[in-house]
Amino acid sequence: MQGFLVLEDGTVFTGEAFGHPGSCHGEVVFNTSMTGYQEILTDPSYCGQIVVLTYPLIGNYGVNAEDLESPRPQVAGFIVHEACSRPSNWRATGDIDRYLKENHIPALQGVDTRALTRHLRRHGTMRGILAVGDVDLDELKSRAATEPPLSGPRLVPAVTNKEPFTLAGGDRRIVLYNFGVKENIIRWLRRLDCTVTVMPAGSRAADILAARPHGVVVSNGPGDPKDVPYGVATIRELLGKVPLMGICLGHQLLALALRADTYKLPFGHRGGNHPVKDLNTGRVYITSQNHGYAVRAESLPEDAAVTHINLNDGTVEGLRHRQLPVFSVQYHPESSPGPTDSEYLFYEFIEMVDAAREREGD
Ligand SMILES: NC(=O)CC[C@H](N)C(=O)O
Repeated sequence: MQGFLVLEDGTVFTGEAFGHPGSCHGEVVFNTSMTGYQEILTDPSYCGQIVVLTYPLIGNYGVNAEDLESPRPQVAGFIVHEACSRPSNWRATGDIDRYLKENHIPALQGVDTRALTRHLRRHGTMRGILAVGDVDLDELKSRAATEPPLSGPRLVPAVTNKEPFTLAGGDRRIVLYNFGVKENIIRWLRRLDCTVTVMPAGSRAADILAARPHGVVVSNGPGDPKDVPYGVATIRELLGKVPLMGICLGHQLLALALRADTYKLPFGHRGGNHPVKDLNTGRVYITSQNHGYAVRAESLPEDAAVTHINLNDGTVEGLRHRQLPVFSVQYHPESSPGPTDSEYLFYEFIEMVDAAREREGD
């Protein structure tokens, strides 16, 4: 069955439908990772987005029950050049077509993903409608331009947990402040002897402090950080009371809590090979990234230092508070998918937490 991606500027890309035979609406973004499609599909930060993968063959190692960053695919829609129908891998328990069907995710293959990516790079990410079968393209074009996407303020509530829960791990007590966390962040914390209490995005500072955490990790998540003012207010209240680490959306929320500003990038950073420079050591790390917003360097207050920058476009990739045990990164130390160069940041967080515990004689 034929399928179409209709962008809000009226451009149409044609392909063959696979996955769920339905339509969807979302912000169309591209990711240049060469592997890790299942982690990308299940990353809650993609909630409300139609994800285009630039790597030409997707699904060749199938799907399994382990490479999940949340229990189900979170993307609104999925676009690839070729979806492999006969995967081969000892871990595979199924194929991508069936996986997307079971999870009601519409997808297209046979799309000129190179032309589509170049279009988004030139004109910026934009909204689009993915539709299959016998469609009226003129009607879709006007809908793509006018119909509002899933509204930003509804994204985080769609992916956070409703009630707090605790996962045993060890003697350090860490609160994971959850805006749509990738599982591998929690796996890392538990591996480093942390008992992790996962608290909903709507939690207040008093709720979080009542768990008597030794440290708080503010998670990644979907949408515009300015659509989560309650998270910013909570983080502002936590500053100075507990060591904090922010990852991606968590980094942006932390910057807003410090009264800095964020803005939308033209086409975002999504991939597994973004070069990031540590300004302290001069060392360059190859990082895993997935974000469409960034922190405005000039807006940072005196007591926040930029620690990392992106070497492709010079944007802020990391922050540290000059007095408080607080730091954050715009990229993904948990990788999944992508390079693992930045895992050391979890160890730095643990050191920061342990130093604070020692100071307080805990
Ligand atoms: N992975 C994330 O946490 C993404 C953060 C935010 N939604 C952005 O696109 O910039």
